[in-house]
Amino acid sequence: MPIRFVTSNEGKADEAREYLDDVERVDYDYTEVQGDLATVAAAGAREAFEALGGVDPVLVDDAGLFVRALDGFPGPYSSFVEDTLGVDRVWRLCEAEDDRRAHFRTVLAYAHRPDDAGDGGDGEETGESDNAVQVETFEGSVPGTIVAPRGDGGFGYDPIFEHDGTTMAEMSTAEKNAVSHRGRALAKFADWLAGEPADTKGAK
Ligand SMILES: O=P(O)(O)OP(=O)(O)OP(=O)(O)OC[C@H]1O[C@@H](n2cnc3c(O)ncnc32)[C@H](O)[C@@H]1O
Repeated sequence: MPIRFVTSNEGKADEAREYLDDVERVDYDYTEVQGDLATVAAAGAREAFEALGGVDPVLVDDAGLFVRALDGFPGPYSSFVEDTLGVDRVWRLCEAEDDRRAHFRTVLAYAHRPDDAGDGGDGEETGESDNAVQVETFEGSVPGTIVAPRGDGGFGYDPIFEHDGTTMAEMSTAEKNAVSHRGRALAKFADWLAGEPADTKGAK
């Protein structure tokens, strides 16, 4: 059974394919509720699961860039800020700061039916009855520094996010996954799936 990764972002799906055998990217515009990344991802996964038929499992990823000197900005507004200000202007906002430390964080939320459920991931399980939808969450975070844009790979804020001297846009997908927020969350998710019944879905 494929995992339907509900995202408009091809880059996220490519990163997930390094951990999971059968990922199908699906466009579905779930409601972005107010709240932290886990709240947004869990509500989005639950909504998308029902809207897409309520049978096959659904994965949602909500990520954000948190800049220490900007009190965590853009954080949950990272997507809006990339679309409006753009990545170069986020760099320029940080340029004058002495402390340009930041971190990237993501929460994966996986919505499924309990008869293919194991123990929770990080891991919220919110089933109310035996066949209610359950949502597991898996979090990953990576520290870094905001720098002038470098590199052509990756997506989003990757050109201005440096980790250990290399921006994420200068890394291959595998190199980014080895250190990134999403790679860490995907590794936890793949481990959790590997403990699942074999026919449910495909961890590598
Ligand atoms: O919500 P979906 O459709 O999955 O796609 P999105 O790209 O809007 O995803 P997010 O809201 O999770 O992302 C918030 C912002 O952070 C950016 N972003 C997410 N993950 C990133 C990563 O690994 N590297 C760089 N930027 C990233 C992304 O481009 C957005 O501008």
